[in-house]
Amino acid sequence: MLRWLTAGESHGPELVAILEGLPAGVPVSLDDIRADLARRKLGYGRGARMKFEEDQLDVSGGIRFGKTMGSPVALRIGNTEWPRWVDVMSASPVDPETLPKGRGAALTRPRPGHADLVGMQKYDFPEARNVLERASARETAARVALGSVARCFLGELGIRLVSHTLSIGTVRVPDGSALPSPDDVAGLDADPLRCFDAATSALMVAEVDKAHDDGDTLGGVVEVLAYGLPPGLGSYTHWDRRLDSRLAGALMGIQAIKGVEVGDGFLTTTRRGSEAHDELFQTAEGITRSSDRAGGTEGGMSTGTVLRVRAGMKPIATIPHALRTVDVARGEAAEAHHQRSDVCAVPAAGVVAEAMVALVLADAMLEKFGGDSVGETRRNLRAYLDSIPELLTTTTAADPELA
Ligand SMILES: Cc1cc2nc3c(=O)[nH]c(=O)nc-3n(C[C@H](O)[C@H](O)[C@H](O)COP(=O)(O)O)c2cc1C
Ligand SMILES: C=C(O[C@@H]1CC(C(=O)O)=C[C@@H](OP(=O)(O)O)[C@H]1O)C(=O)O
Repeated sequence: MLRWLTAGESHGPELVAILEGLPAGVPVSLDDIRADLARRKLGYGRGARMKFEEDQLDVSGGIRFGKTMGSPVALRIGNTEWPRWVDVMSASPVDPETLPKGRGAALTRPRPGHADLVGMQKYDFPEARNVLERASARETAARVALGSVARCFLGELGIRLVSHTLSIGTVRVPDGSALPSPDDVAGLDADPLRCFDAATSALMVAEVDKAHDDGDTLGGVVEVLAYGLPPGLGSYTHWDRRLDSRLAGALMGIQAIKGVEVGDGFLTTTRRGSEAHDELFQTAEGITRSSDRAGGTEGGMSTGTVLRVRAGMKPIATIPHALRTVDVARGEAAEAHHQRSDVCAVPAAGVVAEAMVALVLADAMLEKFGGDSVGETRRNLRAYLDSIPELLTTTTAADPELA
């Protein structure tokens, strides 16, 4: 079993992340984790902070000489802005009169769509600073770092991931467009919106520019693909063992994600049964599916074809053209507070979604194959694949020729 935990505030000294349960001997390169952290900052439409935030990575434990030790992996990511927030985020009591005017001001005009108001009600805070500090998606840097380590483990077992942007606002990649493979990651990261379709990407840039000019914000949809999974991860035997349920929970756990689809998702609900599923055909290489509408799961288990999941992000709640709210210090109508924010963070959400999928898949692999060393996990995986009877063997890719 794999467990992970993060701590830290958006403007605190650092984020802390722990991953417990990974086998020993997984090669982990700190440069790869740094590269994933840098990928999370990409994307046209992100706010000012992403230009100077450096994501200073340190390892506190669990990795030695470039390999996991089997002990908990503990990572720290320093916040570059900390020196400016030392007083406002001090762990020791501070005289409120001495706090800087802007950063130290009480946030009493909660933003509709952010965690501000309910957080104040729930935790008994008179203003929203404590709420937004932890609700902020700054925390996703810690998850991306952990996801990066999980990917190192998956890579040792032949599993590779890629994510891409499917839509920004109303601009959407045409249905039936080619899917990216893990070899396309560098090209995707070089695209302003991490979109695999160049013509759509240009339209997305224009959409972000328009929202920015209007003082508005945008959401969108990202898709994560995982290649190389064996059949049989997760289980139909109980709701919380289903792989699709675990993936959906992990994706919905990302700030601002409001919908998840597996495979063709809601589109499948509009099809007749005869057009909705992936028929099976015998070939010389084994049983092949004619299509991949299901997105790589059946009965809450991986099928062994490409896993395909989507996450829909709502538009950013901190809007320059501020929304109407109530000043809770005075009980009067007001405009929601706004200092700076992203116009659109959908490309970053794609990188975070990859990390969450990697963590869930690493957990599911360990659940099925175990192993205190990665060599043991690999042997167990090989033995399982070899044990599947020839007549039940499936190919890994769908064959549209058979449709
Ligand atoms: C990568 C990423 C960046 C985000 N950036 C911002 C931002 O700059 N401003 C903002 O108000 N919300 C931003 N959000 C969304 C908020 O964190 C989120 O809306 C808030 O925590 C409330 O949670 P909810 O939307 O799930 O209800 C971002 C989310 C992600 C995933
Ligand atoms: C800091 C990050 O994202 C932040 C997420 C966020 C929010 O409300 O979720 C609000 C903004 O924070 P700030 O007000 O400090 O600029 C974003 O910059 C990050 O992704 O590293």
